[in-house]
Amino acid sequence: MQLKSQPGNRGNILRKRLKNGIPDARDCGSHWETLGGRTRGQTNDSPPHQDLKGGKRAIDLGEGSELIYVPRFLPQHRSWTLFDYLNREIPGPGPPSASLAGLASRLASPLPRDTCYIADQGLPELQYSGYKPTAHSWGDYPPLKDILEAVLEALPGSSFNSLLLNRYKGGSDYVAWHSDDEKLYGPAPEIASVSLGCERDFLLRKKKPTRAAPYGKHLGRKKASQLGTCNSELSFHTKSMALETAQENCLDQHSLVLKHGSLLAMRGFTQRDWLHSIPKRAKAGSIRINLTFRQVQI
Ligand SMILES: O=C(O)CCC(=O)C(=O)O
Ligand SMILES: [Fe+2]
Repeated sequence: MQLKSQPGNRGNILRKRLKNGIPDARDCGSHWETLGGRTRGQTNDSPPHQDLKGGKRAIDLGEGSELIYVPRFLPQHRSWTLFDYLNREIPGPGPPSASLAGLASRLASPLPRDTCYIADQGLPELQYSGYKPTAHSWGDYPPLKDILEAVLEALPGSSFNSLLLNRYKGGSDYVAWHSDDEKLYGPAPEIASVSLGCERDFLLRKKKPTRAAPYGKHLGRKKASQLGTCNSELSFHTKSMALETAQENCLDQHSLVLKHGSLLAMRGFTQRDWLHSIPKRAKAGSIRINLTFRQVQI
């Protein structure tokens, strides 16, 4: 199954619609909007998908990369209970209006969102975006162990021994283009991501093969940002680079709205061949908590 090709005038449309140099996800590539378990606004160039049992959808990105999306993974009530628990219990400054101590902690954080790392004991240390999070134990947050079990039940055959939690306090918190291709996850890691609270756009775009790295050996998160081809979390992306990068990547870009209580798994070569991001969204006014389950290789 292959993606259909994109119309040739996308670059011009994109140029017109660029606001402040930042492209809108909906101007480029395909956009899937799932509402109540049904796909709305699916374009001809959406990647092929297959509806599986239990409301699961398998989305084929081609060349061995695949997504599994379960819009109603957790019942609404359970999702809100978990959201409230995590929003209260996880460390970090919390909502922007919180305390002075919170503000200080926010200023000290190198990332444009709050994060919390939970892992089995004895795993190799995680380091990403120049940041080395301290690992908490599952026992510190017992409801997360229950969610891990539910994820494993929804994704038979998968295994996860760690969790990176992200709290987006509003529309200006984001995660920049990256792939979770750190060596400690192995060559074809599966990442399972549970979303709670405010809906946000999840963007995917195919990595470009480079002369230095022939097809199949692409730039990872660190190298891409060093070379300026990818938006680093800690540095600015100039307008011209944003325009150039958006046009070049228009051919293979998709977006998905991640619903409250949904589960998204990235599988196969998705981390090797694709980048993903949660861009800033002025209209995303409330908090979103995201749990990404990962398997650190031992
Ligand atoms: O918040 C999300 O949905 C994605 C987070 C992510 O990509 C990450 O933590 O690596
Ligand atoms: Fe990621």
